[in-house]
Formats: sequence, C-alpha cells, structure tokens
Amino acid sequence: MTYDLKREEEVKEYVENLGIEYRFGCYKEKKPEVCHLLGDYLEAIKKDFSKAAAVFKTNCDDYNYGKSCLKYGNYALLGKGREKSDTQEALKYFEKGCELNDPTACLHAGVILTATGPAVTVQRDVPKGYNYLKKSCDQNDAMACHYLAGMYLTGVPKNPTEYNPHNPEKNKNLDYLIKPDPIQAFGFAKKGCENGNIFACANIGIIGGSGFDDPDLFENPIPRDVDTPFGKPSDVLLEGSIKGVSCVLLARHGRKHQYQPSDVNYRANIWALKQIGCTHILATTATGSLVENYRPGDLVILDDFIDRTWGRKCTFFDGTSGGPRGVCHLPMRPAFCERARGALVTAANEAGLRCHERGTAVTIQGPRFSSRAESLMHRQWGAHVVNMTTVPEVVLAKEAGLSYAAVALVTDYDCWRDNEQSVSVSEVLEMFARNIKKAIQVIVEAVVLLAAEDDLTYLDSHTDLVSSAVMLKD
Ligand SMILES: CSC[C@H]1O[C@H](OP(=O)(O)O)[C@H](O)[C@@H]1O
Ligand SMILES: Nc1ncnc2[nH]cnc12
Repeated sequence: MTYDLKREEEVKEYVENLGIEYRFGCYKEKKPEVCHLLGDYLEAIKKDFSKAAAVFKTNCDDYNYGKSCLKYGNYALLGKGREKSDTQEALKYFEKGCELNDPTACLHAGVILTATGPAVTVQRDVPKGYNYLKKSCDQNDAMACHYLAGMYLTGVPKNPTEYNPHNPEKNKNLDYLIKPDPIQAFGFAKKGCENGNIFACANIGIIGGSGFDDPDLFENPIPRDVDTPFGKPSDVLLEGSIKGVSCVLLARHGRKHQYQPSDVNYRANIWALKQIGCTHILATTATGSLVENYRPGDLVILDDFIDRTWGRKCTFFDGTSGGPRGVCHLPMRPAFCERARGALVTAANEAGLRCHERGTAVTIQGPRFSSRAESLMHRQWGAHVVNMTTVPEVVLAKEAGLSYAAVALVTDYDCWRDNEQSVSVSEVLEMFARNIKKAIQVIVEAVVLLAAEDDLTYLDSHTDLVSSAVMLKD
C-alpha cells in the first residue's frame, strides 16, 4: 500500500501500521532487529518509555541484541522508563552490549569503570575499563580514543585525589595504574581525530609571531591547508604534538614573514584554529619595552591592551556569509583568558625565567615603529610594552569563545630612552633569536599544564560570555 504523507490522516495510519508491523516482526517472527525498531518506535513515536525499556531489556536478555543492551543500559543509567537510575545495572547491560561488539556500549562501560569523583557509585576497575575503551576505540569510536588519549596524557594515578594538575613535579612520584605516555596519548588522539572527534584533533593552537614563525616544535608536522568564511589564514596550519598533546602551529605573518601587521588576516587565522578544533590559543609576540624594569630578554604575560590600530577587521559579527549572525558588544575586561595566562606564568616561573606576570601592550598600527613623542605618550598611558599585533588578535579569539593568552618577549626599549638608538628590525630579530628557547620552553610547559586541567568549565564561560554579548533580532 502507498501513502500520501502530505495528508495528516494517511501519516497517522502509516505510523500506526508501522507499530503493528514492528510488533508482528518482533513477537511473532522473533526478529531481534525488528524488536529493536519496536523499542525505538515506542520511545520516539509513542513516548512510552517504560514499554520501550521493557522491549530493549528483553531484546538484550533473550535475543542478545547488542544495540538493545546499550539502549537499556542508557535507560538504567538515566532512570528513564523505570523508577530510579541504577549505575550498576547500567554497567551490566553496557558490558553485555560490549561483549556483543557494540562500540558505544564498550565506551560507556569503560567510562563508568574508570570514572572518579564524588558522584561515582560503582567500584573503579581501571584495567577492565581500559580494555572496554580500547575495544571501543579499535572499532573506531572517536570518543573512546579521545578518552584514552586523556588517560595517557596525565596518567591514571592509583589514588586520584593525590593528583595535582598544577604540580607536575610532585605528580611524577605518584603510583600510577597507567603511566603518563605522550606517544600513546598522541596515537589515540590522532585516531580520535581521524574518526571525527574534532576535540581530539588539535586542542591548543599556537600563533607564532616575529622570530617564532617557523620554530622546530613538532617532530613530524602535518601541514593542513585551511579555508574559512573570512578568507585564508596566513599560512598552512602545522599539526603535531607537544608531549602527547595535540597542537597546531600557525605563523602569524606567514612562514616567510610575508604579511605586515596590518595585512595579517587575523579573522581567518583565529577562525581557522577554531574550525580545526582548538579550544585554546597561546601566542608569542615580540615587543618593545616602555618601562625601565621590563628589560630586553624578559618575558611578559600580557593582561591588557590599548588599541592604537585602525582599519583592521576586528569582529566576526559583520554579516559575512558563513560567519556568525547579529551584533556583538563584547566586554574586554579581562582581555585575556586568566587560566591560560596562569599556565604561561607558572611555566615561566617553574623554568626560573625573568617574567612579568602582568603587562599592558599598546598595539600600534605599524608597519613603522613609534615616534619618540608617541613612545613617551604610550609610557604616560601606562602601557608596559608596544607591538603591532595583539589587537585585534586577542579580541577575535575572545569573540570566537577561545581561551587566549600571549607571551611577549621584550626585544628592545622602543625609542623613549635618552641617548639611545631607537629600535630596529635587526635588533628585534636578533634579540628574539637569542631568547627563542625561553619562549619555546614556556609554550611547551604551558601546553602540558593546560592539557592536564580536568575542570574545563572556564571554557563554557568564554562561550557564554559571547552568547550574552550578541544582539540578534529575528
Ligand atoms: C619585526 S619588528 C615588529 C613586529 O614584531 C612584532 O611582531 P609579532 O607581534 O608578530 O611578534 C610586532 O608586533 C611587529 O609586528
Ligand atoms: N618597539 C617596538 N614597537 C612595535 N613593535 C615592536 N616589536 C618589537 N619591538 C617593537
């Protein structure tokens, strides 16, 4: 029989007949795949969750249908179609689903058995949980691979309460069920990424500025040519890993330093990093000092800016096709992500480097350096360093909901000091080259610190802030 699905009565009849067919296939013909469809039908069309739960349960118990075990496990976990939730019961069904080769059931069983925290009610069994996760990842479940990558990244301590993400030195002495292993972590992250979990692809973007355009950060970087609604970024994105953490490097001015500060496509750069799955961006920038105590060779973890640029595209919210809609009035205090800044500060301090934990950058339009009068004025305004790129980069990263922080390397004293030559390109590049190891060390350690954080709710607050700043009328 054919139905005209534009007519309401015929749709109703079709749906009713579907239910009859499923019942027949399940109860009379005893076909497990049809019983599963019947469960889906009861859930999605009839919204009868207790009946759906009963069908999934029986189909798992009697017909060993893996997908139904997963479904019933979910019902038990959420307390859906039954009086209350029961994690132990859920685990039993996930384990059976996994034995029947359902990769999602394996994932859920693995997560339950390895989870820690106050809400956990099931006895932790990391080796068993690990095997379930591995089976799931082997069957190309991207989430399981991502989860395993996380386990190898930080290691799985016997006693999770002893683990302190802010104290890597102390963590080294812990007793581990799974030892931290960056190579394994990267392998699983790569597999998670290949199977479509963008968060396993490249979590931390690194924007390298002058002198950091092409550093040897990754062993075998994979170049990725990316396009965005805002045009092409300054260069290919280089994917690789730092101590097992998936990262991606972008040369702000292009690897041949082909774009001057006002011609950098900042929007494409930030969008490309977000598009590829970055949640964080750590940037480097060469800066001139505006205060005596910020000496060439020092690091500054920027915490504010003064914008002296003009004509740069400084918002994604301008109606560009493929971009976000509405008008965005984003608060700029704080300008940088405090958590990412904290990681840079800790990394610099732990490495024993001379580092200023705060600093305001005045970003000038360039490409020329400041006049002496301008330099003196910037000093009076309270800026600590001067460069040509922090704006609009920091603004756009914030609009994209990313965690962004920048480590500035002081390369010169600009031109405000009496009886001293004013800054030159050769001075900047020479100074950066002499200190590049510091910048690399800080970025590398900050990447490790950020990756070890397990409370990522601050990332939600970045995106929430953007949502609350957008004015949009339908
Ligand atoms: C090469 S001198 C001026 C140049 O250096 C800084 O670049 P970046 O921020 O990309 O490190 C500064 O902002 C100017 O663009
Ligand atoms: N003095 C300076 N002014 C602007 N950008 C810079 N980058 C490095 N030094 C600088």
